[in-house]
Amino acid sequence: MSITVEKISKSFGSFQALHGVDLTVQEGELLALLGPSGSGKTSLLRIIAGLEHSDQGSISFHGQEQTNTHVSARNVGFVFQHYALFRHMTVAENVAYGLKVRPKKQRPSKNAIKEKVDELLALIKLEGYADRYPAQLSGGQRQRVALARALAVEPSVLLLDEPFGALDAKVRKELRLWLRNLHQEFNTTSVFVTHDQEEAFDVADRVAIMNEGRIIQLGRPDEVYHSPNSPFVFDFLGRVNTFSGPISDRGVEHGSFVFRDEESGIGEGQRGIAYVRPHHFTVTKESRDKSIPGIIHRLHRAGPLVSIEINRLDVASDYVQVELTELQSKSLHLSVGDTIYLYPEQCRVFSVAQ
Ligand SMILES: Nc1ncnc2c1ncn2[C@@H]1O[C@H](COP(=O)(O)OP(=O)(O)OP(=O)(O)O)[C@@H](O)[C@H]1O
Repeated sequence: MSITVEKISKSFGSFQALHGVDLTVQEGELLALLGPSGSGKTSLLRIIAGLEHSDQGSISFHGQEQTNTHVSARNVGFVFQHYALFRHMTVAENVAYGLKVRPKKQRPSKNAIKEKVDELLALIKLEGYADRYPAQLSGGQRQRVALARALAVEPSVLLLDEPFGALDAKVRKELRLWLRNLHQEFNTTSVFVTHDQEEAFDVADRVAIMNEGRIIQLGRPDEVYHSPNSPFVFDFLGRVNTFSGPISDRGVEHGSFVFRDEESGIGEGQRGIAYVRPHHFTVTKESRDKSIPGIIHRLHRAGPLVSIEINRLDVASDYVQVELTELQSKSLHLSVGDTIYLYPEQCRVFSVAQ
């Protein structure tokens, strides 16, 4: 079931939370809404669900207008950050709930419900937990039950709002992988809200990056990561060095170096900002033509990457952050105080208003 969001706007009092948002989620797709706090992710999800009304625009599922359809008639499954399991019901009763409350004519038989519950508990790897109560489960287990409960009614659309937000980092990682596998099994069109970039990129087929009530970029995780369309997306998706200056010779002039981006299309006379990720520099100990000279100020070796802070020699009090793999760093025998030369292998230039 595809989802089409057209020109959705929403204000809370005088504050406009969504500005004419357009979005299509393909049938069977898992799409992440990713953005900083307050960017409008939850508002958009709630409007898709029918839990909130938009001021303008429309929502359709598979071409069928849903804008004025009540939440209970949209056949939507939800999972929220704070496990909304019924505390007085066992795991099995929680999972069965949506089927049991159906009108008699549409309600499956007792046996069919039991079969469905068993099948879902096997899928979430909690077969032995049917008779436990939510208080007797870990946070990760409760979220798995919440997901099974949402899937039990075979929803047309599954909406997840920071479903792993309250869990610790290790459990979050496990559940991500597990959600991805579950999605492959069920193929329910799903929209997933998160402010965690790694989570969105790990799980989603496509990612919509939101800021201030608008979708700024939409694409596959690799497209969005490798070709950010704006300074906002560049900044939001991880650490980056920025260098601002006048444009000359199709690049940003900063210190002794011109940061070039053949695709930028911005011309002489303008000002620009060059964006370079820390791992997009090559580092040498021998001086090379057209490079940035610097002195290593700090080396941080925890983890698979070595993080290096370099004071530039050609621009006073300017520093650059570089990341190398442990192997690269070892083969260069780097230490604090060494003079090194940097060359940006990849760089994006955006114009700035003068
Ligand atoms: N019921 C409400 N009343 C007033 N303002 C609201 C209401 N719901 C949301 N907002 C405002 O709308 C903006 C968008 O909120 P929303 O919850 O959609 O953002 P979000 O991207 O999901 O943020 P977070 O990641 O923090 O959950 C915020 O500035 C928020 O304060």
